[in-house]
Amino acid sequence: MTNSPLGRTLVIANPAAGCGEGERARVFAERFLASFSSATEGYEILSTEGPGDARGLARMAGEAGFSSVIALGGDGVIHEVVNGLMALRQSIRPALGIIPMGSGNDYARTIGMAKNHAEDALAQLVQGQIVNFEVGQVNDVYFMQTLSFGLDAAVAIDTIRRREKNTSLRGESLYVTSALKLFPHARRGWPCRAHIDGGHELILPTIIFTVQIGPTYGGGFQVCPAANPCDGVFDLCYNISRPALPHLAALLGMVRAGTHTRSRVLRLRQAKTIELAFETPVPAQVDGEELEGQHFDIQVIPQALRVICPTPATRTNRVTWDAPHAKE
Ligand SMILES: Nc1ncnc2c1ncn2[C@@H]1O[C@H](COP(=O)(O)OP(=O)(O)OP(=O)(O)O)[C@@H](O)[C@H]1O
Repeated sequence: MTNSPLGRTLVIANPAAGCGEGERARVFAERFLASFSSATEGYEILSTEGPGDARGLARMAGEAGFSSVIALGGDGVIHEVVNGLMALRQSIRPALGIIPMGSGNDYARTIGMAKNHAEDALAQLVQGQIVNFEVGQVNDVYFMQTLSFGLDAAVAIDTIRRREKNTSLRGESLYVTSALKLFPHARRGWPCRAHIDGGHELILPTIIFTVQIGPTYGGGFQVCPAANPCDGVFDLCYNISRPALPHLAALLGMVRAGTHTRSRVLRLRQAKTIELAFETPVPAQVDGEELEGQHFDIQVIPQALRVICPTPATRTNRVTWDAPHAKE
């Protein structure tokens, strides 16, 4: 355990994540860190009490000199922690670790972390390596995994609302039933004017417009299968024509497996900056959280965040990125 990259560590735990599994994971993390004193150079564990807390705690961790912050919970709490860390200047920004305990866990897939298994995730962290990952910015919000507009965002928002109503559906089945419900509303799309990397204006009949740092969204849908979080560019997937509804339904199934990439309806490309101006307010999600607006300025911030990742030997799934870019 002596090579642990954690240093002085603050764990920010969402006890409500994963339908309450977050609290069990917090208790386990407390026992684990108490038993393995060489894993950290001192630690604290704080629980969130509601939305927004994790952001403030992460910011406070940088100001208090912590070397790493571990977000324990789903992509929502990781998103909040990333926004707190990005509010700090880079010289005092702690490294980010995650103990993924959500229902989607897309950032865990990007990194190769164990999902909903605190013991395995902690073992990966203490043997981990630090890698510089990019962060996205849309208007004044930072994101670490996904930003999307249109049908897929409407589906993500619908799944959040249905989960808040205590539906027993989780993960993929929740996503698919929301998608089927919302398909008919997507017929017209959300037309927009787009400038990508400062290029000429595109008029798009947007049904989906996705900006990815890692490959997946929606709990494993491989919308940009090759997206690499270390390459300094976003991966985009957007429609350039309007498919008939049956074709749209088929595309959704193909996105699940990442086999949509040759569709003539879609365009996949990379970019560093994007400006989108929609004719009307558009459903939008950022890391699974709802985002409001009609005009969006989006940019990638390369190597913004030091992320504690599993080593190749301990990764839970294949990843799209290569060797570490930096280690401290
Ligand atoms: N103590 C708390 N009680 C209730 N909600 C909380 C609490 N702390 C944070 N939250 C909010 O819960 C939301 C969801 O949290 P999180 O993403 O961690 O779990 P999840 O929803 O189970 O996972 P996923 O995002 O992968 O679906 C976040 O938006 C967060 O602001």
